[in-house]
Amino acid sequence: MTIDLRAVRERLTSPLLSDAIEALGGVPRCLGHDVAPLLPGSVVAGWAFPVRLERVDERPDVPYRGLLAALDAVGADEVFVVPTGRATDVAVWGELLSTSCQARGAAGAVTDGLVRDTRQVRGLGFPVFATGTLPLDINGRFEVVAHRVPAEVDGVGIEPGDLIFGDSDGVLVITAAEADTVVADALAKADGESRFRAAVAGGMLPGEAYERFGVL
Ligand SMILES: O=C([O-])CC(=O)C(=O)O
Ligand SMILES: [Mg+2]
Repeated sequence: MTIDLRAVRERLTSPLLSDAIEALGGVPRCLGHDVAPLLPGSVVAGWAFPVRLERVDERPDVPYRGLLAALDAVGADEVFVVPTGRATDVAVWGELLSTSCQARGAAGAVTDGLVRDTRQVRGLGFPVFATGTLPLDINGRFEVVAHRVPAEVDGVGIEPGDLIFGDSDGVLVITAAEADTVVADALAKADGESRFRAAVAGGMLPGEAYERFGVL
């Protein structure tokens, strides 16, 4: 099966995916609960494009070199992942980065750190997930030293090409190997939940609906 990301964005939620992973005997791999969408209600779904950051304590002679190389390289349906080790002294994302990614068809950006230009980013409708905001620029604080490389965010290992799914309930990382099955099962659970929802809204007792449709 090839994953239809549009269907994933429209029909799935992080709880549906989490339940599908657990039903398969897996352990959902979730970023910290405070990694949240800048624009409430936005959804990110796409293939992980993690970068690696290194701390610097002064402005380099050539600013933004690795960051610009990563922005040039990101592709359609990729999710730009910025692991900061929970840095709270710098914004690692903003409006121009969002515009660059959006123009290249990227699916969104996810970081355990902070972002800026929030009003403009919200206006773009580009899904950005972060833990907070700060006006301070990345230049002179972090350098991007590699892109499309394995990363770790909040103890969750992320390989390039893993499926990243985030919504207002949280951000999940699903390995490329398990993504097909998990998405298919989550879509099936979405159908079951629709039947449960319609039945109880129409007056069926929840106990009977659970017996019939087997989901909650
Ligand atoms: O310059 C940065 O690192 C972030 C920023 O302000 C933007 O993307 O507009
Ligand atoms: Mg800016």
